[in-house]
Amino acid sequence: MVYKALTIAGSDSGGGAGIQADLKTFQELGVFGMSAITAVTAQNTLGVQGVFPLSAEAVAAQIESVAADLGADAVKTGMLFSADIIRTVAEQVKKHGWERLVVDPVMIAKGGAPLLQEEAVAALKEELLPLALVITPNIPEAEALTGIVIRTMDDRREAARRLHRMGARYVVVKGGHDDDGEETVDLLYNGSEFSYFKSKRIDTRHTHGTGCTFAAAIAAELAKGRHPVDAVATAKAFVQSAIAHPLGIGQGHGPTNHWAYRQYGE
Ligand SMILES: Nc1ncnc2c1ncn2[C@@H]1O[C@H](COP(=O)(O)OP(=O)(O)O)[C@@H](O)[C@H]1O
Ligand SMILES: Cc1ncc(COP(=O)(O)OP(=O)(O)O)c(N)n1
Repeated sequence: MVYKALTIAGSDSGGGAGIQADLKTFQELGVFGMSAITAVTAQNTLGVQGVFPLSAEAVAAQIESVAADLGADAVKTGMLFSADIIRTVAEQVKKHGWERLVVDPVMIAKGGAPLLQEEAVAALKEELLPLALVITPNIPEAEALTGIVIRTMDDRREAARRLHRMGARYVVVKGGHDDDGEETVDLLYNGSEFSYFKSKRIDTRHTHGTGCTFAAAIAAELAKGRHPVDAVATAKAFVQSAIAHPLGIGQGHGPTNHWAYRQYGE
């Protein structure tokens, strides 16, 4: 059995985030990866030097090509850039009946470059989020989507409840941006209870693409038919290993090591 996952996201020329991170992650987890590119970014470990969006028509055509022939066992979205692209992606997800959808609501790159137009946030909330099986905001993204200022774990839980009310069935509010303490804690809410995925916080600046990698690993595991909670557990272990065994390339925020989980395990 060949499991297939489709990523709908932006290209990162530096290879650490976006489509490139997603495809590497799919491959490492034994899933055949396919892509629909939403935007080309000129990007490296120092930052984003340019953003060149594709038309919504070009995005739809790529998705149609994949759906018409290969099909997808799970779909992941990343950088979607505009409201037009978001609406198109939502239409395509509904048209093809894709249930195992992971929405990583990418908004701003670590260096501060905007990867989603401000006016597209409403479309993300109204059109795409209700279709998501799993949504994976980091803390600033959860704040932008809910309007809650997140300082404590209680704030995070409240943001997760609101995101669940907006329609996402499993909400992961990631903890990478909460640099208090020795651990990073990703919180998962399924509409009735919370679970916590904890790991040792690694003191490093080489975390470029961690969010993409994490969400792609969830999508890969869902493609294999895993339960969302088990998919999140594997994704957390995968990203932890990728951060713990850095490649040491680039002059800025370096990429994570996508083959670490296979080579060294957790
Ligand atoms: N320094 C770190 N040590 C260990 N895990 C981390 C670290 N930074 C981020 N992570 C993990 O990487 C994933 C992405 O986290 P986060 O940084 O919150 O998202 P994003 O990359 O979207 O900003 C989460 O699973 C988080 O727990
Ligand atoms: C093309 C592209 N897509 C997404 C991101 C953001 O990736 P993320 O995993 O959140 O990592 P950082 O940018 O925060 O390092 C991106 N940079 N480029």
